[in-house]
Amino acid sequence: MEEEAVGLGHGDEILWKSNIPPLLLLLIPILFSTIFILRSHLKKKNKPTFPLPPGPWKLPIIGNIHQLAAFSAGVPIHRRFADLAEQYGPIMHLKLGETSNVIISSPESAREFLRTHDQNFAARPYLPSADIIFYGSKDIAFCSEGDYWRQMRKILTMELLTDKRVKSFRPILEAEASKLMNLIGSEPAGGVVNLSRLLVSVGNAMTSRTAFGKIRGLEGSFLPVIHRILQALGGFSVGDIFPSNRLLRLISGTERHLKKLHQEADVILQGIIDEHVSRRRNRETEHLDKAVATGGEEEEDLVDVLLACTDNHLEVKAVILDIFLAGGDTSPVTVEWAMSELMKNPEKMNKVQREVREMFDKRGKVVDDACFNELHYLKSVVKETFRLHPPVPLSIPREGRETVVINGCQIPAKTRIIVNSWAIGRNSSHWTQPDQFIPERFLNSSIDYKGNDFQLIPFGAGRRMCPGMNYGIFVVYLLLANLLYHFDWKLPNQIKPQDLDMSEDSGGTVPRKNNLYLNSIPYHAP
Ligand code: HEM
Repeated sequence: MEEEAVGLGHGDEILWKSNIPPLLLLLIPILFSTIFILRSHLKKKNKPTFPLPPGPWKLPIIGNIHQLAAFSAGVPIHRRFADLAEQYGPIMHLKLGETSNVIISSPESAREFLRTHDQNFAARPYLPSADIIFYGSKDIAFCSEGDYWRQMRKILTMELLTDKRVKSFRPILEAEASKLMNLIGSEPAGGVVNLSRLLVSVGNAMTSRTAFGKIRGLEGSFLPVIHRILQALGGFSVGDIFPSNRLLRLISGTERHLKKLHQEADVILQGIIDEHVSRRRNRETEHLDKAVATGGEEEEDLVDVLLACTDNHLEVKAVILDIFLAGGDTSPVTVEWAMSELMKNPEKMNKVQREVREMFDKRGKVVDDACFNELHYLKSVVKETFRLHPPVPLSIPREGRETVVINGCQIPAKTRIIVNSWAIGRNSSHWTQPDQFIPERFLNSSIDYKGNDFQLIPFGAGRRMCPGMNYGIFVVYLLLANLLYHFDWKLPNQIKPQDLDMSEDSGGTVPRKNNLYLNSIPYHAP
């Protein structure tokens, strides 16, 4: 066979002169394509096909929505998922609108998804509602996995929420905790306080001060918007389960509502950034002199730190929204549940108060955070509260990048993965008397909530695990230790402990359905 290049044509084109007949030349690609198609067909035939995970029967278009809606009137969605998982298993498939979802309800399956296949499931699905609120998913919690997420998460973990930074916020957090104790202490002895409301407001004050520093007046403007955004993002909105159908979002009014909320938040956040930028400029001018005089560092808030990391104001605003939405009420809600369980179980209340009081009575009658680590029973109370009442019972959904087979089931690419940490915490194969509040179960156990023990994962696990854990947990200990040290608590109106209502609300973060009202009797006046 003889072939020769005969020269260069137009541009870089090379013309070949060949002795092979033209018909044969045409047949070669056809032959190759046929072999390729046959081979892939045979491969598919030989490859075992795996079913989707089991799940309830589905209706066209809406899938399983009717099973959730019809039976769940008044039942929080994590409980409804847990009921269905009893029937269909810990890896359960649900079609919600046009989205395919897998609900994880056991420690073993959580380990498979969040550890063995963590990389594959590290992405977040596209949620139109989060996209509108977070400047095109420019935040950390809802942006998909990739360079942007890696870079922003690094800023959060290496700059914003390090142990050192959390320590630097301690005076602010302690001051807010003291203010709360003084407020409760100013009630006449035995006065009834709405502890739920007070906890939410101290949580917001703590987040505002660590994020924005000394900017005042946000309680009246920003926090109500945050509250409305939380309500709009919690649960499964029509827009998010039919993400490709914009018409539905328009007709249902959800898009207009979310855009309005986004604009309200944006105006306030931009104002805060402008103020920080101008303060920074002034500080830089002043600093030249000050630095020489003091050689000291100035107190920075989270917006300062973010502005030093990026000039992109959209990114700063999206991350600040994350901090408020993901971190604002999770700690207060944990304390609210811990106090509720302790009120329901007076002997546990006595035990934990004894421990806390013995410790701080010796330490000048002040709650000193340096000893939190030595309060073993308090730590067990917090773990037991996370087990029974994880504040975020359904994790933020993840999305599979590639199709994988887990436990003999096929999990197609793009499936949304939702981990039900509430069901996992009450799994009867791992916990004895799973519905009872028994902090003692943690006293001689190494099980922790840090993402390695899959039977207790209130902060998630794997690459998308909560980066705010250190901050969140510090706030929980600080508030709980103060409440337990400074006051004795009684249920009002002669409610008996066993009759205390423990109904849960619904939403992304799940607090009590009804506020917790308690009588406070000072033990050691704050
Ligand atoms: C008791 C307190 C808290 C609890 C129980 C909690 C729980 C969670 C959970 C369950 C997730 C989802 C993890 C996953 O997808 O596997 C999460 C994510 C997240 N949390 Fe928290 N959180 C708390 C406090 C905080 C605080 C204080 C902040 C910030 C100051 C924060 C910021 C975030 C962010 C940014 C994400 C998204 C991480 C990512 O997608 O890479 N959280 N949190």
